[in-house]
Amino acid sequence: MTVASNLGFPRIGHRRALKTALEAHWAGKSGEAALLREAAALREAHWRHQHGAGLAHIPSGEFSLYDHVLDTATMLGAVPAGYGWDGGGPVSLATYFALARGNAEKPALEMTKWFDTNYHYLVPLLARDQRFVLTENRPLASFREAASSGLRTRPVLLGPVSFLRLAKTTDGSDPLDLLDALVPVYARILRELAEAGAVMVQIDEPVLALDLPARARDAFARAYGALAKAGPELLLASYFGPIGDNLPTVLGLPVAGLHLDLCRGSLDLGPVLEQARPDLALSLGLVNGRNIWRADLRACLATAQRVAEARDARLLMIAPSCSLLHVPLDLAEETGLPAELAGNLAFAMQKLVEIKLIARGLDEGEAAIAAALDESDAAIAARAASDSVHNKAVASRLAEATDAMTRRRSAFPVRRVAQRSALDLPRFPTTTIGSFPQTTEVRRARAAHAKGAIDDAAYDAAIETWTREAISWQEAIGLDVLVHGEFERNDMVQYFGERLAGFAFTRHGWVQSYGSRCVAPPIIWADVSRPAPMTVRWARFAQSLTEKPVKGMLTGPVTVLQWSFVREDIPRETTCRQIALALRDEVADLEDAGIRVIQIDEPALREGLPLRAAERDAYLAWAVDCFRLSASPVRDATQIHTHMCYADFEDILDAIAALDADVISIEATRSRMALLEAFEKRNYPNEIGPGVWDIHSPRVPEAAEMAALLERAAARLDPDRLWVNPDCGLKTRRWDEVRPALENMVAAARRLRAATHST
Ligand SMILES: Nc1nc2c(c(=O)[nH]1)N[C@@H](CNc1ccc(C(=O)N[C@@H](CCC(=O)N[C@@H](CCC(=O)N[C@@H](CCC(=O)O)C(=O)O)C(=O)O)C(=O)O)cc1)CN2
Ligand code: MET
Ligand SMILES: [Zn+2]
Repeated sequence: MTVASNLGFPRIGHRRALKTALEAHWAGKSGEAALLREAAALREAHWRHQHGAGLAHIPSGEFSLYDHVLDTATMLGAVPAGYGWDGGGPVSLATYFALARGNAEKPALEMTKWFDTNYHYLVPLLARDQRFVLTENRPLASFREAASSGLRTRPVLLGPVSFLRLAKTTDGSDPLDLLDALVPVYARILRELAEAGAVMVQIDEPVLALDLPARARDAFARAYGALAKAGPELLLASYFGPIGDNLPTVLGLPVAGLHLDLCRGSLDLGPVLEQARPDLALSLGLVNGRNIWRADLRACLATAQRVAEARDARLLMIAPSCSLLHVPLDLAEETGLPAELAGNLAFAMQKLVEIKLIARGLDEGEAAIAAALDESDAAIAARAASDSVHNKAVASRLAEATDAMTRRRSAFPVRRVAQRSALDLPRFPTTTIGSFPQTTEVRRARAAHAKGAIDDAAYDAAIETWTREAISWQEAIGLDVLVHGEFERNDMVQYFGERLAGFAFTRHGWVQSYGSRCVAPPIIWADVSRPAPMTVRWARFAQSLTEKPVKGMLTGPVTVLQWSFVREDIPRETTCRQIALALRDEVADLEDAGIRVIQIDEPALREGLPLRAAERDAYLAWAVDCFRLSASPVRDATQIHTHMCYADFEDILDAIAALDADVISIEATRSRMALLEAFEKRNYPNEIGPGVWDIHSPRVPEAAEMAALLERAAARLDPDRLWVNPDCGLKTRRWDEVRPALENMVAAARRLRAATHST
């Protein structure tokens, strides 16, 4: 029988139960036992759902209290000194959370994007002579836990090559040097799983979707040569893109099975059918784990049938393309979606049903699932023909967009002169990135407003109060370019999604971003346009309170695209251009409303970069073009800012320069300004605000620290082009951190002004 299977289930739980449990624990309101009980209850519920959906291979061990890469690191004893681990037994929960979130003595491990998703993992930090020990066989514990509930599961492990490729070493040496030390620990994990009765173990190696050096390919051969002997059958899973040129390596490995992402990596199927050993089991990732559209069941079944004809049909599995971590839990929770859209969607729970249907169709023939196939056909046909999806006005506006619309009126040096006289800023101007703390009070008001418990007038009055307080406080401490604080926004993308035509939004469509932090990505389902101004009301209000410039605050087109669920019937580029044109109108309206500085955030520009180098230039070309399309309608004297964070930017510096923003603020604190070397080398032409406060940590930096960072920056870059700001927005911080930190930041800027004088 064809195996209906899953690679990973969302962890956050119904209505973000895990978030609630974690945050209660961190706040000291519940102990470890309560947290662990809640986590176990979630796992059990998730296994039961999957069992109930008829899946034969149910994953275990992929659940995590914070992040699965951190789980792997702590399981392997890859715990740097100073976090309270004795080097022997299991890693305590306190140590685990200290690694994830930092504590009084130590900063958190670095956090970065999981491939091209909006999920963030903690980067394992390894010593050059790192020793690995099995602190606790986590997948085994999970496998047994499921077994005690009467459920047989398929354990999941992050593979050794991916683990090392995603890690960093303290001295910059290649983590792959540690492979031989690591493999024996993996072998033991697998042996113990086999002894406990695990038949097949899923071992994830998503780095196979990347360009790999020969050294990494050799590492696969070495590692899997040893691991294949450990006991259980190995299902090697790759996802997020084609395995492509890594296929010869993969097909030479002595593994029992191979999972293919047939949504993003469908190109692999032909070569695999031609070249794979006949006894290699194949897991067909047909149901998209990265998007929320319902599967085209007929097309999925046809692909499965094609494989079944070419291969031993007993060795086939039907699966999602990747773990379902990246989609919301349950469409049934959503009652407010447009009816014609809801029929086209599938969240994690619905995807399980699709997987089972495809497997059944393969085993029992089309007739057995005829009704489901008809329903799928009808939904797809209805969408293709829908008048709500296609908007002629949007199409013609896009067709008429010219190259000239992507250019400012004058070059930067000319604009700079105009902006200096218009804005009258001191040297080392100070500013913040946009948001101020989203306090419980702010969120409660929004929740009450959404429920109808308070009316528009009461909600607006509350936002006005917070904005007024924020403006007068910023004036009082002496910031130069102010922000309104973003109190009216739930999330920087969701907020715009809720105001643009072509978007739908969910009530409970949460997806984990990191730890307990979640996002509810809007769904772009139709052509995008802007029915009315989106931010002008609050920008105008804030500007009316002060003589100082208040920044208009927008999320850029690429970031809106990247952090939404996107259409698959038109290219991403086209959707991005539609968003860009809508934002262009917003930029023009802000300028008309008297806003002199407009920030267009693009923190996800780097995240959208294709995983394979060969596709990057094409992406960057349209991404830059879209930003410029949004940013360019304004006069020379109107200053355009952009902001980026959460990524390494070295490899896209040319594109960053090509944005031609007048000012860029960028995360730089953790790297101690190292990033600026790259800006210096490339002679980055415009103004820069390298962050001087790591806002991911509750620590309040001293003025002297920030001044020292600024001096480092001033040594690299023209001091006349430097701005002073935090690394990112302050929505996740508390006011009792923000107040002293920003006062210190202003003091740091003043010190630098006093110490240097204009040349
Ligand atoms: N989309 C997106 N991606 C991003 C970022 C980002 O800002 N946005 N930043 C980077 C890091 N990722 C982050 C992701 C999420 C959050 C974050 O703070 N998320 C919030 C939710 C944000 C939100 O939409 N909040 C809503 C809903 C708030 C809420 O939970 N309301 C309660 C009720 C509140 C109460 O009564 O107290 C409910 O509905 O149950 C609002 O403010 O309105 C959270 O998990 O806590 C921060 C950083 C990279 N990716
Ligand atoms: N303007 C946004 C903020 O301050 C930028 C955040 S980038 C993740 O929250
Ligand atoms: Zn940011």
